Amino acid sequence: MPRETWAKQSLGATHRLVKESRVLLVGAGGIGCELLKNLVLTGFGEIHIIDLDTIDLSNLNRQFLFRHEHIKKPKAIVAKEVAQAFNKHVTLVPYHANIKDKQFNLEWFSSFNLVFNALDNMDARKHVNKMCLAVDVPLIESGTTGFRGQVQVIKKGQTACYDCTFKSTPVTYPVCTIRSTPSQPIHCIVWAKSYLLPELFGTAEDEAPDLDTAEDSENAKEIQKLKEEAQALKKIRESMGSETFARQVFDKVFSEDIQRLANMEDMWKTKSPPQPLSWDSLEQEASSVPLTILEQNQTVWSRAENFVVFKDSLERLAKRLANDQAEASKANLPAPLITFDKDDDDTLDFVIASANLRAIIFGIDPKSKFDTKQMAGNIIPAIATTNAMVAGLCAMEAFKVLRQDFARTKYLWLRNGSLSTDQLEKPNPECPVCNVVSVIVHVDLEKATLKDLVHDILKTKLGYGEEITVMNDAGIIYDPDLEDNLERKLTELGIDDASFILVKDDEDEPRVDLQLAVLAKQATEGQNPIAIAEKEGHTVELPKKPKKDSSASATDVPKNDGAEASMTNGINGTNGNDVSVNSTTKRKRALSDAGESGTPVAKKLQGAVGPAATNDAIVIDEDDGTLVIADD
Ligand SMILES: Nc1ncnc2c1ncn2[C@@H]1O[C@H](COP(=O)(O)OP(=O)(O)OP(=O)(O)O)[C@@H](O)[C@H]1O
Ligand SMILES: [Zn+2]
Repeated sequence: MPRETWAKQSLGATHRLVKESRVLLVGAGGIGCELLKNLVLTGFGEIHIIDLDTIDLSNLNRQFLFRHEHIKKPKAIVAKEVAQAFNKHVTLVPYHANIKDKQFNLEWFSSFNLVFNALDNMDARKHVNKMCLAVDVPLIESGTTGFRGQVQVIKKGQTACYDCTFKSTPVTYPVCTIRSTPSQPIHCIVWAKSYLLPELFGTAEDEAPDLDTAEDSENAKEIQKLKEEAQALKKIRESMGSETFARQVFDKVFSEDIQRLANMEDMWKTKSPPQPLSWDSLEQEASSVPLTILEQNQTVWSRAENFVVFKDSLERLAKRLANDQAEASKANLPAPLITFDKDDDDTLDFVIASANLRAIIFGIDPKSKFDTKQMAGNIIPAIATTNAMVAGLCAMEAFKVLRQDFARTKYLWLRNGSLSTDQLEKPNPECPVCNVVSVIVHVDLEKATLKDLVHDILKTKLGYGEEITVMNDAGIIYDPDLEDNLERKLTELGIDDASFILVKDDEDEPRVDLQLAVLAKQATEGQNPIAIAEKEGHTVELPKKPKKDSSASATDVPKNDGAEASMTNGINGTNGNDVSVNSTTKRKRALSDAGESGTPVAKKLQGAVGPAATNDAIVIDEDDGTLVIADD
């Protein structure tokens, strides 16, 4: 029996919508591969897949479309080839590219019925969110972190968008904590990874991203001292390859620098000072430690074992750098560097051993290889089954979206092994991205000037007064005191196809903000170089901003606005801590609510699922005789 028969039976009338749909999948990684498989097997008519990356060995444990022979090949292309074999009736269009590339403009986005985000970073997520809102294409946003996952449907004007809730930025550590007063294993790991390794084998510390070296730091003097220390380390780097190299590094960072710190008595009034290590005594202690210790992943190495790994990994890295440099100079290429990679054993071993020796010095618990790898790579392990469940939920939500049944779309999250659902939030009235009037403007980029925009479109056509501010991503390009730009072409001001321009009304009773989404289009002879792309029968309406209502109740605040919101490739942020779930505001929707959107009320299928029929996840029977799984 052809596969389509099952899909038809399960989906009933929705199957036709699925078959005729044109959808975009952004990201072909952990969730993306699973989701592509689901979409292809269900028979989504045309699926465009975009991913900028190539396949890595570390992807193979969970991105099941990829095999060993695909390593280094573009994810999108391989995903297409492999998934096509599941169902030859669907059209798959791959792009090995960045979703932010200009070619993926508003017109292109507007050609889809639905977009799926299966991304791992906030920047790309925000971009897709904005593009989908601008062309009013529904977006299904998803993410996982370890055993946790979320799915959120975003529909302009009806639900909260990705930017309606606060997203925390990645954790950084003050440089003095890392370099002088560590108190947790992560501080030692960041020191080894972002300071010691780059100082010896990579780029300068100022470029290390985990360190906060902001000028206004309170400890400017201490930072100056640390800079001098770094200079001394640079000198030692020059003796790389010599027999004494390892000892010089060791003596410097585990003995002399520590002694200097320990002598600063003020620092150690409330805690024990660090204890320097001695090379000679550790050499003695380590005389019988075999190198097979490297295979011990889960146990925490002793200080002698860490010493052995420190020396061995330092030697490996030094040899490697020397070889790479010799090759590069033969080929007249710039001198190569070694950077941390969790999957590169040389760098990982060096970071583990160095971090642990430092932890011992400061009386902090050392960590096993397994734990250090997780922490150093900022990795919360990606779990294949979580990705698979989230991808399944995305497909379930997609059916409702294609039916335009937004009232029944859900906010779904997996946590502690259970699936919970909630109604989607309404758009946040304070959201800078979706609480705007969004209008597409056709712009002839060869001709259009800022004056065409300000005078012809904003003032003449849309009736703005003098007090307006016009901005793009780079900042303000026009206000009443900044008229110099008026004669300049928009392209000279950084405006291009798919750029966004924000117009703020600064009059006493201002209108809501206006967002112009640029769609490049050549103007014909005699036509204005900028024109509003009005839908037939629609004119742009710019209501006044509502006056702030101080009596707004707590229930008006969207959920997930807490600073704790964060996920690695999750939808709430980037730093892999906790998923923000405001469980007190969640309401589990009862099955009896299911028909409230006007769709036929489902009947339970007698005896179909045994005891589960009394619970929430059940099989129900729709009026047209087809079976659907209810996720209510
Ligand atoms: N701007 C972008 N344009 C296109 N694809 C993107 C963009 N940003 C991220 N991606 C893709 O989104 C996917 C996210 O997948 P996932 O979270 O599984 O990450 P991964 O890189 O495959 O795995 P890991 O980071 O755990 O090694 C990746 O394949 C990544 O290349
Ligand atoms: Zn919003």
